[in-house]
Amino acid sequence: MAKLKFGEVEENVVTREEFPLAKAQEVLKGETVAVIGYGVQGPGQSLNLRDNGINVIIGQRKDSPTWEKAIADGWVPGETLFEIEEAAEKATIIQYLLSDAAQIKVWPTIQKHLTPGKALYFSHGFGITYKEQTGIIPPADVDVILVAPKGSGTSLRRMFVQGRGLNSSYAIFQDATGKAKDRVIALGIAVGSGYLFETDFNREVSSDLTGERGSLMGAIQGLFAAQYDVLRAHGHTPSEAFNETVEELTQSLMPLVAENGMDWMYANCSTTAQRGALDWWKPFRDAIKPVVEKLYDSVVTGKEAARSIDLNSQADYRPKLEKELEELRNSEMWQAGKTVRTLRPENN
Ligand SMILES: NC(=O)C1=CN([C@@H]2O[C@H](COP(=O)(O)OP(=O)(O)OC[C@H]3O[C@@H](n4cnc5c(N)ncnc54)[C@H](O)[C@@H]3O)[C@@H](O)[C@H]2O)C=CC1
Ligand SMILES: CC(=O)[C@](C)(O)C(=O)O
Ligand SMILES: [Mg+2]
Ligand SMILES: [Mg+2]
Repeated sequence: MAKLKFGEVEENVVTREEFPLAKAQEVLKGETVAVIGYGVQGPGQSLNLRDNGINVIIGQRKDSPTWEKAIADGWVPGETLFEIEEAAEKATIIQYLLSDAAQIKVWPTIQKHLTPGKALYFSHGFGITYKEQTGIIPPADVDVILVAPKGSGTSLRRMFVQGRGLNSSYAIFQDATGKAKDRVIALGIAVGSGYLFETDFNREVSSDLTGERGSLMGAIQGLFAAQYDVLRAHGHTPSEAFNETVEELTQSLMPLVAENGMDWMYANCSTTAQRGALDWWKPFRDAIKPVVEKLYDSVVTGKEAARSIDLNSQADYRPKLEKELEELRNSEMWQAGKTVRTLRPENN
């Protein structure tokens, strides 16, 4: 385990250099890994495991569109693709990658097959942390572990195919066999993580729910919408408002931030822009911080979990989510974005 300094704070990280794939294959040699669910993380993790030479099977509902997707990806019914219960029975390691709400419904089926010595793997601290709401309480004689890729399962797969790796956090909730640490790190490497950083289930879920509601997904759309609306209200055209709010950020400036940090991006802009950005980032921080505090409170008190469980366990949650996504897609800002994307030379 490498100790690395993040600012002044020292943390444990596991890299592929110190825990190479060959070691992961050795640890997982006798195991049957069942990936339960074939939504977003399921395909990413299972295809990477398969390409990395791990013995992996899929458990998925037969009457679902993703059963067909699994077949299209080369999983074979009766050989590597099974109904959820059959896969859970065959598994020595159960990777529970149903949606967090669906995990509650299917739990009795999984629980039945958690015989001593097996491992139960999550990619989110949700089910275990909010156990009063989820009822997910594993027996004491199984390992309970977590690898949470810090990004979409789609990116996990794409980056793996490109020879890159998405970073993931890992945690151990229960080590019943004495093998939990080897198992979790081996799985983390084998699902395609670039490196692994240590956490626990509680901290994983509270940071994750904050991040996705905040700067990663919720706050970013809120910031875009606020600025786009102000520019439009003052007579700017949709193309101008979209370019100055979104397109320039994703195409030109964020790649620079990703490459070498915010100061590097600033340094590659005009002194005029630097002056303004340095003056304005703090007022934005101060305005937004109370909202982030409110969000964090809503996460740690379990309100966000309750809302996800309530709304995402309704029979018609998919069409309802689709309707909300459609509203976003049909907003003027994202319709402008659609046209702007067609103008990128690489899309012609
Ligand atoms: N989407 C992502 O990229 C990320 C997800 N995670 C976590 O990974 C886990 C899996 O998430 P996703 O891949 O997004 O899941 P998802 O929402 O795509 O659903 C996965 C599967 O659940 C199945 N399913 C839904 N309701 C069901 C039911 N009642 N009975 C049986 N199967 C049902 C669906 O058929 C689908 O194959 C969650 O814990 C999530 O928080 C973590 C990091 C990123
Ligand atoms: C992609 C990811 O890590 C998220 C945003 O937390 C999620 O999909 O839950
Ligand atoms: Mg996340
Ligand atoms: Mg998340």
